Amino acid sequence: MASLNLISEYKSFGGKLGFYSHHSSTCNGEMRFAVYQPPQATQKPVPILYFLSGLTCTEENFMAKAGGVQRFAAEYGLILVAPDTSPRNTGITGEDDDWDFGTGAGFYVDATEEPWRQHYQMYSYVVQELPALITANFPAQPEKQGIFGHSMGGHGALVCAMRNPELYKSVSAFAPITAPMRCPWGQKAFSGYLGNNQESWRAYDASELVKKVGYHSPILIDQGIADKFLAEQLLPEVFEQACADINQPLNLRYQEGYDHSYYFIASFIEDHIRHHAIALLK
Ligand SMILES: N[C@@H](CCC(=O)N[C@@H](CS)C(=O)NCC(=O)O)C(=O)O
Repeated sequence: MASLNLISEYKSFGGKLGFYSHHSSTCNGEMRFAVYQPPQATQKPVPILYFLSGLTCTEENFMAKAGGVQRFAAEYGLILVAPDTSPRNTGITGEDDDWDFGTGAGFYVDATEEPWRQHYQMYSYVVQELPALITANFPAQPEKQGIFGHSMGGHGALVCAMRNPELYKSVSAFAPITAPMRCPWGQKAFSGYLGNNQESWRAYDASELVKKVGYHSPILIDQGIADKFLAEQLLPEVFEQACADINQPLNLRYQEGYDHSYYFIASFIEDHIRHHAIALLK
């Protein structure tokens, strides 16, 4: 397995926050991620909680802007892992042209279309390569993983968890894109990465997936009512209906006055960490 390159490291709430780069065989180039190791990890292996960020983000946004999330990871004894949102500097023509496609917008899918498929394999990266790296390099309990995310990353978390219920004991999301096949962001990304055959899109659409496979545990979602992307892009009501159709337990909380920003995430991060800790520390 390729070695990790430590870019920077900070002590935080008694634990350690590190930023890393490595050669990814899945994405065929350099990838970056951040890892917070709680103080407990110096004594014993601990559970792992993955956070997938939204459009335009890097591996840093969550660690810097989620309201001191390290405090709660330290309290419960969880490793936090935040990958970047796409490959970068791949040399693909046009990769930096749009903020909602290409760089910073990998959508957590395995691209099948040229020219993206050589590098944009974010689904396999998040589900397979990254967890293998974390287990090999950090005091982690690989059988205890949870996953959550924001917006595009909320979509990614729901999809990764529902497609791999044995790998993820818990899932939650902030303002997720819940029905990407029906919204402009999702349609643009899926046609670019997956092509025009919409049958191949279903495996990456939370509202389609949940009807097919469900999930073994209650799903927690927080959604701000003042989020400017709510009505056109996020469509939580579609996911809510799909969950209701199959009796999937869903705790969808509409939060009055909150927008799409990290100030919203920071306001409810403690509840999400607790949601995962309950499942992971059993
Ligand atoms: N660039 C977009 C907004 C992109 C956006 O809101 N990104 C969210 C995720 S979907 C985010 O977390 N941005 C980074 C940040 O706030 O730190 C716009 O102009 O409307």
